[in-house]
Amino acid sequence: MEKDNSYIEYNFKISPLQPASDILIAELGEVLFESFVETEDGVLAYIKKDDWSDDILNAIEILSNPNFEIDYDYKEIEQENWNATWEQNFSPIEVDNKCAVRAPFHEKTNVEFDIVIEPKMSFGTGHHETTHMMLQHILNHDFEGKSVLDMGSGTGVLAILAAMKGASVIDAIDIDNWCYLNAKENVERNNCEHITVLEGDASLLAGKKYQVIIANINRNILLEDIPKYVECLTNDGVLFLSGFYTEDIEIITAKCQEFKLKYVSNLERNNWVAVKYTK
Ligand SMILES: C[S@@+](CC[C@H](N)C(=O)[O-])C[C@H]1O[C@@H](n2cnc3c(N)ncnc32)[C@H](O)[C@@H]1O
Repeated sequence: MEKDNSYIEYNFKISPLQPASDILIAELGEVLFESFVETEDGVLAYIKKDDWSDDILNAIEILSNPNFEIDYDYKEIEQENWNATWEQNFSPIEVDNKCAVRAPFHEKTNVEFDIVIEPKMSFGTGHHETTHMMLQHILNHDFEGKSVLDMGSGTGVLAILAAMKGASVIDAIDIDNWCYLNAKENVERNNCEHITVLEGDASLLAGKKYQVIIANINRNILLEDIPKYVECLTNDGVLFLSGFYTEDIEIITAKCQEFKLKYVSNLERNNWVAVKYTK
């Protein structure tokens, strides 16, 4: 049978927005939702029609909690609507007056690093706290001539900034086929010829060496993969990790210390953190 390429768009209205919106995104991510757009009063969430199952209703049930008010409706859409969706919901962001992340339909900005992303259904527009903080870490680090791994690259936004800051070899790896295709497009769009985009996970790292590793994924994947990252970090290497909450710094740092990494510093935004470690 031919695959149906249409999507279902869920429009969630949530109050209070945090932490309910993060919890909802995490739950929906587990049941094959592919993309999320944070709106002023909630979240737009997208799932392929073919991937829909009753599990989704269970995921939404998670939020039937007296502390949250949640309301939603949904409609079927065709993939061609992506640009219109982003145009309505995606405004450019600026990080520390030095880096902008915008879509092709936005006007060019005057900041030093003007990144153009067509996110479609990948994570990494800079709007999320973790992406924002990782962009800040990259802005504050010297990438000139460095070899870099961006693990869980999403749209490729972090790899693109590293490339713009002079990194000489960059591997951007994502497990998700959609992200892989999208990062390839964005890398080309930003003329970053030193970036190689790969589809896969930490099993691709055997025998590789990097001076800087950036990984914005989530607590559990990081806990599992930190040993593999350390294995391919050079002796003067630096590791930036994000995708977890402040309360998880201890467990992530303990795992890093088990593999002889030293905690350097962390950034924090709305209870999310991005931590820097060295060998
Ligand atoms: C939070 S997003 C980060 C995207 C982008 N790097 C950013 O900072 O905005 C995490 C990404 O990690 C990818 N991912 C999840 N598990 C992974 C794994 N085991 N190995 C590689 N990528 C993974 C997801 O597909 C997703 O694109």
